[in-house]
Amino acid sequence: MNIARRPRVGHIAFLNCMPIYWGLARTGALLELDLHRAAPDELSRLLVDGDLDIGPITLVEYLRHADDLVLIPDPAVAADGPVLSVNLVSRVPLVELPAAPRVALASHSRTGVLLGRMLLEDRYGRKPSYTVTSPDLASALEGSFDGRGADAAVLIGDEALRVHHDPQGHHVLDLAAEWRDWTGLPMVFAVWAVRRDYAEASPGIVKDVHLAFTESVRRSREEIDEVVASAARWEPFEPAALAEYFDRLQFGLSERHLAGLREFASRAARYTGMGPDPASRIAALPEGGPEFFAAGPGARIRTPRTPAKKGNPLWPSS
Ligand SMILES: C=C(O[C@@H]1C=C(C(=O)O)C=C[C@H]1O)C(=O)O
Repeated sequence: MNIARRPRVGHIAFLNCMPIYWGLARTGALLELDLHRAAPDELSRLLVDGDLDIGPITLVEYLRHADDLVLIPDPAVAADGPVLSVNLVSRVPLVELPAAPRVALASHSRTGVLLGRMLLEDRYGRKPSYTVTSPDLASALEGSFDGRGADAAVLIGDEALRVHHDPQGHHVLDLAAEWRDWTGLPMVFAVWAVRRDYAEASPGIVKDVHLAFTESVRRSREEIDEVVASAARWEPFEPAALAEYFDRLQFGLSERHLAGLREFASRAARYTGMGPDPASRIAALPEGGPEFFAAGPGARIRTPRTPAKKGNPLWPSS
């Protein structure tokens, strides 16, 4: 009897990942994977606990567990400027926020919410109090803080994109744009990681999965009008809005993205209280980190692909 099992691979249940997975169905690679679709916090936990082998992990959780993981250079979820879907949403403009605002943090976010904290505390000199809430606008702004409500909320994913397009009188600050203004660098929200033990036991499978994703993103780039049409059929966004969104998102790690990732990591090391464990800290990345998957002698995937010169620089060139 054949006891081989398919690699267990995560899939973030957000629109931003659609171009990453679209091509897997086109090429047939989808049938080779045991795909698990969930919110990013759940997928990060499954990978860290060893219940997934490969997949997306929010940057903060990767940094916390870098000892057990190695990265593949694409895909990734990043933006060099506005991302449209990681937002600080407030009742009044940022400059009018009180010195000690009440800020609600979406429960399924780890990286966007830490970015929001960094900006509020270190860039804008606020001393917020925080609470973790359900990741929708109404729960975050109205239902939080024992029903008193929040001054502002950090939202991510489809809900944040929805608020970007329909703010209903709220003020919306794009946190990836803020990060770029502040540091001059792109923001990396999620990376694709492999459990170190799995990479050592099954390097050939990891190589295949990496190639399948690279090919998938390439196909999506070629067939972007179809990706947009398919998403627009089921999602509450106009095709033009989706096309703009997929154009802003970046799906690979260039040297510039790694510089952004390292800058975020060094700033993040000063913070505690990420995720469910209030005492948790982010260790500094080791010198030369992050560490990339090595498929074996002579096949090290160490150097990230340089982004394509023409067109959208975020789609990895092949
Ligand atoms: C750009 C985004 O990045 C996401 C942000 C995450 C976080 O804040 O922890 C996790 C996964 C990413 O997909 C988004 O969700 O809009």
